Amino acid sequence: MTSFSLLAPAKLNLFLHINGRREDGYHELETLFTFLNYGDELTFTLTNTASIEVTGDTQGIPLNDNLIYKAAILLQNHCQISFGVKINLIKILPMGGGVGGGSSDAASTLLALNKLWKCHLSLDELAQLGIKLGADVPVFINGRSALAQGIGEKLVDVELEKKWFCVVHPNEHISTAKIFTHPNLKRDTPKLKGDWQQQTLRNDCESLVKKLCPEVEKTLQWLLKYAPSKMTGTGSCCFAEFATQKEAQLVLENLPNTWSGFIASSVNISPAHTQLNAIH
Ligand SMILES: C[C@](O)(CO)[C@H](O)COP(=O)(O)OP(=O)(O)OC[C@H]1O[C@@H](n2ccc(N)nc2=O)[C@H](O)[C@@H]1O
Ligand SMILES: Nc1ncnc2c1ncn2[C@@H]1O[C@H](COP(=O)(O)OP(=O)(O)OP(=O)(O)O)[C@@H](O)[C@H]1O
Repeated sequence: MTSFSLLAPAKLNLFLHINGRREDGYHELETLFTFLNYGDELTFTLTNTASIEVTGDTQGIPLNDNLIYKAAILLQNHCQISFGVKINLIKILPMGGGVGGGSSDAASTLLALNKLWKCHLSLDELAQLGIKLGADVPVFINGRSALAQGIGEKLVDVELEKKWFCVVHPNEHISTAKIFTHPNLKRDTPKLKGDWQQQTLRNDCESLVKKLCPEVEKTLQWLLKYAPSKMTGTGSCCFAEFATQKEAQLVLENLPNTWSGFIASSVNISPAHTQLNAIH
């Protein structure tokens, strides 16, 4: 196979506790990741020269900053590959929305090129490369819904019940770095003891982001009319969970037109992995 497409799925942080700040500035977290059957679409085509070309919806992301390009260069150098690739991006996920679009693009690129270039790296090796690009990349490489610790890279796979989510983007871009460097961020939640399913779980970034970005507060309040609402990651997207597609769809149909949103079901295995395993 010299050309194929992969989804770069969205993630949701079903809860996000911040336990402390490390000397390097990164934060110790406990978070529950689920994947959605919804995301960006990337098409990879093998080329015989060593060049790496990224086309499609790349507006606003300079090539050297594009996590797709960075992932490809990282793997090419690591494995000393003399082939190249053309990568086309169809961007579906909101940027700076907390659904991990950039990290997922990077992870799908590493997974795809590992196959296309026949690098034969294990998922652990790919995750070790991936973390150089972002704390969220390893969970997308691992490809299983997971409880994460450390900076988000120590993963324990979990099986979650399938749910439908209505995800609302309040059309605000929130910088993850801005939230994590803010003096008022809550950073002192004790580590979970015992079964996480029996405990009160929340997103520790939520109260700060609501103050900094009133649209997020409004979104959470609006969703609350239908079901308990939460923010994902450092925002700005907020979500509510439903048992059926129909219930989620009804909420989306009532969405105020100043915001955008989508519905999607959760999956325990990342769609990128399911697609990759079907390619021979
Ligand atoms: C908030 C989450 O989305 C939760 O899943 C992630 O922890 C963020 O993951 P990410 O966007 O891949 O993060 P990176 O690109 O590595 O870092 C973005 C910014 O967030 C800070 N950051 C990130 C992860 C973490 N555990 N502690 C942090 O303080 C970094 O210092 C950096 O300033
Ligand atoms: N391929 C890419 N797709 C999206 N963003 C990218 C990409 N490459 C680099 N970036 C940069 O990364 C920033 C964060 O993007 P992303 O969409 O991953 O945010 P996010 O969903 O809030 O992530 P997270 O939840 O992991 O913090 C963007 O503002 C953009 O400058």
